[in-house]
Amino acid sequence: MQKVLENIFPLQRPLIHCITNGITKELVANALLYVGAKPIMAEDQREIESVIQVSSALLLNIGHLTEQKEACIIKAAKLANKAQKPLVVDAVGIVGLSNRLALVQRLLDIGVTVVKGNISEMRRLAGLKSSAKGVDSAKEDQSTMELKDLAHALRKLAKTYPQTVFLATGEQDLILTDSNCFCLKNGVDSLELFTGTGDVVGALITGVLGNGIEPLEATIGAITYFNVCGEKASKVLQQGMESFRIETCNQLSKLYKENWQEMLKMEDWTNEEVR
Ligand SMILES: Nc1ncnc2c1ncn2[C@@H]1O[C@H](COP(=O)(O)OP(=O)(O)O)[C@@H](O)[C@H]1O
Ligand SMILES: Cc1ncsc1CCOP(=O)(O)O
Ligand SMILES: [Mg+2]
Repeated sequence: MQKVLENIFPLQRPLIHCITNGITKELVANALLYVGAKPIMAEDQREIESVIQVSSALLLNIGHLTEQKEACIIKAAKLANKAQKPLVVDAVGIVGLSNRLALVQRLLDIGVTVVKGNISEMRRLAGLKSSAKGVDSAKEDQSTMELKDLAHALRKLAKTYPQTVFLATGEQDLILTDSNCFCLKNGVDSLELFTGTGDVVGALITGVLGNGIEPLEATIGAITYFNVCGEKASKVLQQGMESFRIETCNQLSKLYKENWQEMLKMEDWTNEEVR
């Protein structure tokens, strides 16, 4: 797997169409630029068809919704499938909001290349209880036992949607397809402590997909690259969280010059027994 990750970054300027939330939009756009992609944030119904035609991949992040935006997201998903463009869905905030859960389920039925969320969000998608509130994960959802339950439940979902990769992020990240399950262990706790880290991961996955990399490798490569950026940035933590955020972003534009893929910490849980 390390060999595959070796040359993923920098990207070769794929145009990435982002329909995302206003809270982290600027961070997402810059993160894509830092790794060699070209973001375009466009969500007006009149223009999305033209943008999808010229883009390499589409990110749908449901962090901030209106009825109009939801209609645009559904239209964009259908158009991306018709144009055979990779499509990433970030299931932000589905734990306590049934309208958002229903939207992600509808998008899965339309066709999604990678669906992601934090562990609490992905528990909700998989039909498991979650005690999270808002858009952050609950610690209680992240024990090894709970992770194994989530892996089992997402594996079932992956069999229903064999063309989709499922990613649950947290202290440990789970990546599920209909035939594989991987547990990734890179990153640092502070990556939970500034807004937009999950959104950036979704954008990086979309950028790598837009560069023509297969979905499983794109998902593993993007989240590992981002998490190693966080590991490198932890050297400035004593200066405060804003310095950590800035340094994490600095690393996005520099890390590809190093052998970052050698830092990959990944376990194959494909044949793990589930309780
Ligand atoms: N405690 C942690 N230790 C290491 N990495 C973490 C931790 N929490 C989150 N991450 C990493 O930070 C990124 C965002 O994950 P998460 O915080 O779960 O998403 P969200 O921001 O959507 O809630 C992911 O790359 C994840 O691997
Ligand atoms: C705070 C907030 N509220 C709606 S979207 C958003 C940003 C969430 O970003 P992430 O999921 O990457 O933490
Ligand atoms: Mg998130």
